[in-house]
Amino acid sequence: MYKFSFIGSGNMAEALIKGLLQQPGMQPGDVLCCDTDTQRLQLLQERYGNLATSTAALDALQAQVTILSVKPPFIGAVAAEISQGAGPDNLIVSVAAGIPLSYLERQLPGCKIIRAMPNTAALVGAGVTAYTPNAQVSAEERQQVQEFFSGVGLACELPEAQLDVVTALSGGGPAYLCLVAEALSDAGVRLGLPRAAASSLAAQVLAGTGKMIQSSAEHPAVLRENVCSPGGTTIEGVAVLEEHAVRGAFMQAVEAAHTKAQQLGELYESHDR
Ligand SMILES: NC(=O)C1=CN([C@@H]2O[C@H](COP(=O)(O)OP(=O)(O)OC[C@H]3O[C@@H](n4cnc5c(N)ncnc54)[C@H](O)[C@@H]3O)[C@@H](O)[C@H]2O)C=CC1
Ligand SMILES: O=C(O)[C@@H]1CCC=N1
Repeated sequence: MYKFSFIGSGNMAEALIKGLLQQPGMQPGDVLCCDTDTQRLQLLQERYGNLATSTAALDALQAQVTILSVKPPFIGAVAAEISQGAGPDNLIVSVAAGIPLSYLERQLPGCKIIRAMPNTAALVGAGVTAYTPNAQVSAEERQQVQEFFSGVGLACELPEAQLDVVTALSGGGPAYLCLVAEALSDAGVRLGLPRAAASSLAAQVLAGTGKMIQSSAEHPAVLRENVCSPGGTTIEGVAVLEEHAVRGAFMQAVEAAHTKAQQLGELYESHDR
């Protein structure tokens, strides 16, 4: 019996696998990766050692926890494939954006199912995941899933109605902040810094500010004020960001992602496959 299996071994699965393998006691052989793309499976073995692999999704049921990590349009096909073997003993965790528990329950009747939304920062053990279990999941299994996701960052159980917001905010969050890192690095290069120096300064600013916000008792607004010296340099930069309505842009970005997650969900509420 594997500890974990993944159906769909792409970017999100890799982030979880890499984070998991950094935990004490976890061996590559504890993880089974299933994917239709054999080159992808080979690449993962080159990167992470002796992971078990398969091209047959059904094999993934030979694990204590099976993670569905294909893109949303493939969830129906994968569920149909494993529904022949899946039953009350299987604990299935879907990380697919927008796909409601009710749809998964229709495709995998009787299974213990958890809808979860992690993010790719799991790769470095600094992810964040919110999840909702269905009624079949026991308290002990909830704990198992809490331990799984908290092994790769923060994890919390939330009502399913909030998962589309989580998808938009923290699921997609690394993309928004990578864009900020890129923009800061480009700005440094534009002003003459070598690319390597500009990129490493930008990355450290994001990492350091994240740590500061998390560890400080102060509101982020106060931490920002602490950087803006009266008549100084930073307030000039902040004024430009405000003129470009950057706060509004971030809020609209999260709202647009939320709308898309909801639209995906509506599609699957009414579809059978
Ligand atoms: N990438 C991200 O930041 C996040 C992604 N997610 C969710 O994770 C899921 C996967 O996303 P990514 O990893 O980004 O996609 P990806 O495209 O990198 O990986 C998906 C993998 O599934 C494989 N696949 C396709 N059909 C298959 C089948 N029938 N059986 C087995 N494998 C199959 C593909 O070959 C590919 O390797 C999506 O549902 C997405 O909503 C959730 C949170 C964050
Ligand atoms: O963009 C997406 O659909 C997925 C879900 C959250 C992050 N990536």
